[in-house]
Amino acid sequence: MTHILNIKDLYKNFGKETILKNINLSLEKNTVLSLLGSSGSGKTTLLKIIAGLESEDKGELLLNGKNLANKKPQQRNIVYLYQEALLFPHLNAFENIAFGLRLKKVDSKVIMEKVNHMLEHLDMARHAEKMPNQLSGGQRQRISFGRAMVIEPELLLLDEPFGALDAITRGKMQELFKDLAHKMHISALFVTHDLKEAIVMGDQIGKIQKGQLLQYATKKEFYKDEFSGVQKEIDFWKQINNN
Ligand SMILES: Nc1ncnc2c1ncn2[C@@H]1O[C@H](COP(=O)(O)OP(=O)(O)OP(=O)(O)O)[C@@H](O)[C@H]1O
Repeated sequence: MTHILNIKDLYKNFGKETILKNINLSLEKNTVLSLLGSSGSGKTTLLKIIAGLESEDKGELLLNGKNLANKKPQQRNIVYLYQEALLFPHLNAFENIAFGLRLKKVDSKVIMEKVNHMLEHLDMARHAEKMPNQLSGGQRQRISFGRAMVIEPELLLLDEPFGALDAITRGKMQELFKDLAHKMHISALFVTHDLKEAIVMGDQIGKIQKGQLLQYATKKEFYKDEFSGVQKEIDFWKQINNN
């Protein structure tokens, strides 16, 4: 089995507080792992450690079999995308998406094609010329999502990326992500508080609780765990149906 990401025996403390302990994780290629966990459980800390924005106290991280130790964030080919991700204020929507491709010195014709394609996907083509301060919050979020996806990173770390969107836009973004993840063979960790979103987005599901990570073998295993709340949800709808 080919793993894009392997984490072995990872620990992280902040002062006297143990945030993560004995974390082991394997993510197969072309797979999305949804990560659940209550507020403050360490989800963001784990993503930041993988991205190289925070350092681990102990443990090993391998991307495609290669050790990430001492690799700077920009050398990791990993993109970390969070809810309030900032766009470059002096670049319009098109150029914000194009930014990573320009850095990589991709041919300008190819950039044109890729960015226009992405803008279409995001339903943002007619806003391509707008500067970030002329876009709505949801539109900015879509552009930063496009900026992350267009460079086809080896691993995408998504930290509540659709959290601030209304239900309809959120649903559309979930579909778009699933579609692009499939087409572009994306591997991703997807942090969310939303049970349904975790189920829809993830090929697999994991949870962080008391500093430890549990990766469910199958989604069914997850549904069986009382933590998931799935049974409660089913009971709720059954009860409504019976009234
Ligand atoms: N730089 C820091 N210094 C000290 N403590 C920190 C730091 N960053 C995070 N923490 C603490 O680590 C714990 C985990 O935080 P983290 O942001 O990883 O949680 P989370 O699971 O992403 O939460 P949420 O769902 O609320 O976003 C929290 O108790 C937080 O206060």
